Amino acid sequence: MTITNQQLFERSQQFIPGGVNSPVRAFKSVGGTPVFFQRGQGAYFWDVEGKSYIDYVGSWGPLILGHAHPAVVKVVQEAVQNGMSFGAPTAAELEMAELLCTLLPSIEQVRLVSSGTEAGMSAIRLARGFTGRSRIIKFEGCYHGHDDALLVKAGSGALTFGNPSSAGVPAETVSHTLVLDYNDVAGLEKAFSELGNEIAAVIVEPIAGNMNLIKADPEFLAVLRKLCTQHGSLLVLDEVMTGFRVGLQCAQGIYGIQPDLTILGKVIGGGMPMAAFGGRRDVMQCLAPLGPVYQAGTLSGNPVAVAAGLETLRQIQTEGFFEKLSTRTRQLTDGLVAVARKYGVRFSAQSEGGMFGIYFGENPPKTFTEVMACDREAFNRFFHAMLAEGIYFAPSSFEAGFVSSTHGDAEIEKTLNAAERVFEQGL
Ligand SMILES: N[C@H](C=O)CCC(=O)O
Repeated sequence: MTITNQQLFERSQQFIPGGVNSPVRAFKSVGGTPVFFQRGQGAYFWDVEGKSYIDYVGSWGPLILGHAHPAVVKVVQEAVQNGMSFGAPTAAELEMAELLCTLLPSIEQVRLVSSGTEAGMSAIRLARGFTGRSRIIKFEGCYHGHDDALLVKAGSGALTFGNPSSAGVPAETVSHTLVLDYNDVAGLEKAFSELGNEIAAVIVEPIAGNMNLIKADPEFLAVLRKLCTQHGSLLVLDEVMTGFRVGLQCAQGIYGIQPDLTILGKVIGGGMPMAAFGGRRDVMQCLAPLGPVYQAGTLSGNPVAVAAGLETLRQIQTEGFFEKLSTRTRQLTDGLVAVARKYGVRFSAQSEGGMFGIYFGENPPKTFTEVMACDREAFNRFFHAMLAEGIYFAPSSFEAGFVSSTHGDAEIEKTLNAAERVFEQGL
C-alpha cells in the first residue's frame, strides 16, 4: 500500500516544526497538503503517491539542467567515491573559483560557502569590516537569506506568511539596516544625501525573484552604482537567484553594472548546497586569514558540491544554451498570457532567461506595492487547479518560477493545455 502525502505530512508535523525544513514548502499561503516528492528526472518529478508533475520550481532555482542530469549525476558519483569532505583545500575548488572569476569580471577573488544565507551574511560583514561603517541599505520585498541584519521587510517565505520582519531579531541588530523602496530613485538619493558617508553597503536583487519577479529599472541600478561610488559604500548584488540563471553574465551582465561584491548560490551548486561571495580584490583581502574580517565553514568548498556545480557550469556554457532557455521560458509565459486573455482573466507574466513571474494583475509589477496589489486568492485557486493537472508551480504568489533545459515543446504544450482547462472552467 502506498503512503499518501497527507499521512507523511501528519507524521512530519510531529517531528519537524510545521512538517517542513523551510517554511515556504508548507503550502500555508496556498492551503492544502504539501506534496512529498521521491524522485525526479528531467522536467518531471514524482510524489510518494506515484503522481507525476512538470516542475516549474526546480528546487527554487538550482536545477537549470532539470532533475538528475546524467552528466551531473556521473561527476557526483565519482566525487563521492573519492571522499565526501576533506575540510582542506582541493584543486576542484580552485577550478571553481577561477571559473567564477572568468565568467564574472567583477569578481577578482571569491570564497565558497554552503548557502545563500551564508554568502549574504558574509558579504555584509566584509563590507562593514572594509568600510569601518555599520549602516546598510536593503529594499522592501528583497530577500537575502535569513541573516538577522537582512531579515527586515523581507520577501520570500517571510513575506508569504505576513511576517516580513522576524521575531528573535534584536532591534539593536537591525537598527543599522535602512529599508528603502525598490526602484525608487528619489528615496535612494534622499537616503544617500542624509546618511551617505555612514553607509557600508547597499544589497539588492537586480531582478527580485523573492517578491515574485520584479526587474530593476536600469536607471535605478545606475543611480545606485553612482551613489555607492560617490560615498565610498559597497554595492552588493544578490545574484543567488539570477546568477547563471538569467544568462551566462548573470544580471550584472544584462544591466552592464559592476558591483563591488556579488553573492551567488543555487545554480553554481548544481543542486548541492553551495554558494559563494566574491568581488574586488582589495575588499576580499580583508578576509581572514589575510585580514581582520572572520568567516569560515567546515563544509565550505565541499568536493561533491563543487563537482556538481562545475559540471552544471560546464553544461550551461554550451553554445546557444541561454538563447534556447530564454525562448522556452517566453513560450511558457506568452502562452499563459494568451490563454488567460482568451478567457478574460486579469493575468500577466514576464521572464528573464530561465526565470519567470506570473501575476494575477493587468501588468507585471514594478514596485513592491504593485506586487502586493496582485490577486493572491486567484493565484491560490490557479495553483491548486494546475497542481491537480500535474503542473507544479511555486506554492506562493511571491516566488519566481524556473524553467530548465529539459522543458521541451511537449512540457510547455501540456502546461498550456492544462491552463486552458483551468481558465475555461473559471477560477
Ligand atoms: N525564495 C527562497 C529562496 O530563494 C525559497 C527557498 C526557501 O526559502 O526554502
